[in-house]
Amino acid sequence: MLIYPLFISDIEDDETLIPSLPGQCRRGLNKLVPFLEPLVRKGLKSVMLFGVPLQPGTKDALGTSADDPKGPVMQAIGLLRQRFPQLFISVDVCLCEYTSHGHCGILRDDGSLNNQLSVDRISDVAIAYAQAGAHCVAPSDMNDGRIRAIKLKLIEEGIAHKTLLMSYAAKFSGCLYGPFRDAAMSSPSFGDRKCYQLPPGGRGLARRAITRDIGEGADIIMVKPAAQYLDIISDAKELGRDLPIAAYHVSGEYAMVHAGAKAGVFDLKTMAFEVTEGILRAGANIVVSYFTPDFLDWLDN
Ligand SMILES: NCc1[nH]cc(CCC(=O)O)c1CC(=O)O
Ligand SMILES: [Zn+2]
Ligand SMILES: [Zn+2]
Repeated sequence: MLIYPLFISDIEDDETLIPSLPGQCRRGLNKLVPFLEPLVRKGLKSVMLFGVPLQPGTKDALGTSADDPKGPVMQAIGLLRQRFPQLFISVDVCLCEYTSHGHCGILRDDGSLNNQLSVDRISDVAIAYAQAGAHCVAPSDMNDGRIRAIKLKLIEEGIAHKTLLMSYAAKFSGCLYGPFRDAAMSSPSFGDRKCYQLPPGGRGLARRAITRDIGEGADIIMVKPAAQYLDIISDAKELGRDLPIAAYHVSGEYAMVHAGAKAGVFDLKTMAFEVTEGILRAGANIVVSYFTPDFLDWLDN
């Protein structure tokens, strides 16, 4: 039930700790297998890949490098499929890591998202990941209509039967993605994501987005962040009664647990269990969590 997020950079020997995301690293392809080997041995079943282009000149207005066959994510999919045949590989699909402006799509001249161009591009990227061997593609961009576009292309390419489509359906804007953006170098260069992510008070909007994405062909519905949105997880469970529900315990939530423990407010492990159990109790079947390696140890004991 746990998915472990991994940041993969385009510097092969990279292994850089991310200060705002305690204990988590950005890694190049050469460091990936040695890092994962012991975790897979301990029972790691599933990962979620995020690409981090660091080489100069790899970002542009269209996010061209997102599906570069020589890029870190495309390469990592092949490598992990080959080295860990039992590992379930999901891949985050978005453009913000690859665009020069850091937004989750292609922009018009006025700086707003061009929905049609963005959806065309993002669905092409999703298909490239699926064809490279990803078991699951997870669009996190929030452009309207991308679930339908990806599903139709998967069907057209004849790979819909072997590719899960996990929608970040209810993704709220807020201040909990900061450490992730440090890790992925994906902060927008101007403005914010409030025009395409949901406002924290928007329960009705979240329910509509969930219903819409189920209708467009999502196989898994995700709610993100998790612990402040337990009502939304429970809504997703009700609206998507026949679908697995995922919740992303995001970077800022993880960092908060670490900060609280460090300040002596509570014990790290006890809180990691308490918050994750809360997320499961609300109705999640799947939790994307930076605590996954810790749980592999803790649950063993
Ligand atoms: N669209 C990119 C993306 N995919 C997952 C996360 C956040 C994950 C986390 O904070 O751990 C983000 C950041 C964002 O939307 O700015
Ligand atoms: Zn994005
Ligand atoms: Zn994303």
